[in-house]
Amino acid sequence: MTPTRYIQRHGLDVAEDLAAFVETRVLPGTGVDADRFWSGYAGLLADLAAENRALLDRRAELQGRIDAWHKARGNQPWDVSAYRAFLAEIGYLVPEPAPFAIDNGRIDPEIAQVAGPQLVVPVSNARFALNAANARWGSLYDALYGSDVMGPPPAPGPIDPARRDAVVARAAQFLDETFPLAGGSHADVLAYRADERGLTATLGTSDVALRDPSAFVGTHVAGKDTGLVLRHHGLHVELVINPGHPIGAASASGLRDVVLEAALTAIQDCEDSVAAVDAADKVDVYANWLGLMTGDLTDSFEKNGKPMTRRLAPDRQVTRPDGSTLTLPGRALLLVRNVGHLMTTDAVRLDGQDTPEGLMDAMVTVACAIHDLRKTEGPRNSRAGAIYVVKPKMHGPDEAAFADRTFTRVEEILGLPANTVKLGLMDEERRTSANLAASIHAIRNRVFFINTGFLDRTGDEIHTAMQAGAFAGRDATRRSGWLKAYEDRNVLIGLACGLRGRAQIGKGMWAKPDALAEMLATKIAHPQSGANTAWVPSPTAATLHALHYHAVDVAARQDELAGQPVPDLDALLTPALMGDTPLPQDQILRELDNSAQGILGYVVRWVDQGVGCSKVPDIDDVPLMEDRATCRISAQLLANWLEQRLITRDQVEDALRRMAVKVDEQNAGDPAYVPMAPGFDGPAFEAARDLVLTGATQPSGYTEPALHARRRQAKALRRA
Ligand SMILES: CC(=O)SCCNC(=O)CCNC(=O)[C@H](O)C(C)(C)COP(=O)(O)OP(=O)(O)OC[C@H]1O[C@@H](n2cnc3c(N)ncnc32)[C@H](O)[C@@H]1OP(=O)(O)O
Ligand SMILES: O=CC(=O)O
Ligand SMILES: [Mg+2]
Repeated sequence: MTPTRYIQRHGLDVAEDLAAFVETRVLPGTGVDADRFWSGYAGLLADLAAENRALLDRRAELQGRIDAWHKARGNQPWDVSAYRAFLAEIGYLVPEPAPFAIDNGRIDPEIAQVAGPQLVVPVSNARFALNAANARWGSLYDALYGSDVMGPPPAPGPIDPARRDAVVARAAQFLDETFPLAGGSHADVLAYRADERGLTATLGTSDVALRDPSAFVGTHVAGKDTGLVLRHHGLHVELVINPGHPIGAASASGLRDVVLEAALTAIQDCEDSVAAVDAADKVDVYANWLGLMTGDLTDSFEKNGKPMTRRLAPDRQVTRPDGSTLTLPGRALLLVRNVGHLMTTDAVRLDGQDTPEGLMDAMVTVACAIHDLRKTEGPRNSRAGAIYVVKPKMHGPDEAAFADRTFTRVEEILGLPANTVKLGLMDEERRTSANLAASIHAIRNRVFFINTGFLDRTGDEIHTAMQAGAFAGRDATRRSGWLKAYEDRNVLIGLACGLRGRAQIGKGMWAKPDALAEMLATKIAHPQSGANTAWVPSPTAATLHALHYHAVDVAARQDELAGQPVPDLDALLTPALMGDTPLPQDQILRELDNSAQGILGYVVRWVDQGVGCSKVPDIDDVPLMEDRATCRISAQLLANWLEQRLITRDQVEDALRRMAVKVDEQNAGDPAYVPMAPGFDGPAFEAARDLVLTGATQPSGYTEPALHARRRQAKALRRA
């Protein structure tokens, strides 16, 4: 790793790359000069860095007391009342605030009004980041044809006519369900016609209108395509007519595609899906976010043997039946996920000490977004003039209040009106879930979402109860009562705090990126639960998940749920322990191998190649999305089993070595890959060992400290 060179700015030691990036690329055009930026940043650190540290100390103190409580109780039966009383006594549980409604100012409709998918993407990957922004619109034909929804994914090569016909029939079924004709089926339409009276379909010898004629919005012409734009539940759908196109030619109506408004919002992630460990990495991450905010980001690459350049998609101009023009956004509304309060960075140092990375993210990502707010021409990201920051891994209301104060300061420094920055609260640590209303209250003037990040939440579940006993395995932990209580409480508390019509109540990630038939069958549960958004890992998944928001009227569902009693804390606070029915030994060993494989498969790309999110096969060869949160779960489960003597250190070491051989085999086709076997002594393998063997004592069971240290080591080794 190149040693960081620093320059002085208002008492701060700032990495040269970062200073140059901020001063030459971020600030010009924002109305903020370098003096103001760095002096403000220095003041922010002087006032808030110690407070940040104190919040982390408080986490450690509470965890220490919880560990001691469990140890002192030994084998006594689980007593949730005693546990609750103890948590209240130590200040882990705080009093509920009096009833209140959030007041978050101007919010874009993609968040406040329309329910739809939320795509997440590592912002470090420009090709993916641009693709995510453009995933606002997705081809239903492509999503059905290319995924496993219509059977095993197709082999590359010419179109299979039988599969094509099945796709066309499935899309027609969606149209019949969503935009029924006054008579007949979309499958039998011979021609569609749009004029000043609306949309008509010809079936046989008669013309029929839509059953709800007001669903027709207008016409969008692009090249040889004529798009007939419809709207349902606030989401647009375009019937793309082009009889000259090979697919259009195969259908009497010339329908060549059904394009769905899909990723209404996309989170550009600086956190768990990226590997950014030093100033150079952080600048790369910030540069892509800056390009998305200026609108200039491009990426050139080769795809299917052809060079291509990807850039942000333009808006869509739709001509209404009365001749007026409607502009529909071409891109997802972009949100940026900052890192949490835990890590420090050496990119900015104060008094010889590293400083909180979250404070750097706050300053730099918000400064980048000023470019969007100041645009006078071209497409804007936020038409409401807001900047959307997702804040992860906060533990309870004090930490949320700290984030609120941080962004107030950032707004003052950068000359932004108060509460320009909106905050997305990841409900993914147990202290936040257990004090959710108070946490929302702490950011009530800027909260734009609450989201159940159930992956981190599962990791924190295990870590918090590390000394309570052995957890009942991965699936059992997910199936148990705490998870349902957590998910239900999140929706009902969100509704009680007035999020309906003002903010998102979001659900978590679909973590099997290739199992989209299963996603289509099951993820409808998210809108049915009253959530107006849920996470998807890819544009294809976004397009398919969009179908769920046509099938479910989320606003009506929220009306039904509002006022229902919130499940009480007992279920939330009862950990999924094995108790008197231990898992059979063969299952324990299988879970050990599975977790070891997942950790190694993820970590080896993180540490050796700097890839923060990967598709890694599990022990049954099902590809899973692995990021730092899923890695946290695997590491915490094994750490818990080690701590509770269900498995031994030798068994862990043995599993890691055997699975490293398997992971090496899985990556054999990657020329950049460095095998872990037979030495088992490289930084990637050591990172996996660290994660498991020190998992019980890592702060909140987070993976960041071990991963960052080993990635920095790998970079230094490469340089040496
Ligand atoms: C717990 C949490 O915090 S969850 C949030 C963090 N997780 C994420 O952000 C998941 C994001 N998803 C991803 O990173 C990827 O989809 C992975 C790693 C899961 C799979 O990646 P790959 O194996 O490369 O995907 P695959 O080969 O199937 O598809 C690649 C294509 O899909 C696109 N793609 C895949 N994921 C995304 C995405 N999230 N956004 C935009 N485009 C994407 C790529 O651009 C590429 O298309 P292109 O060739 O036209 O550029
Ligand atoms: O960030 C999301 C999660 O599930 O963790
Ligand atoms: Mg998370």
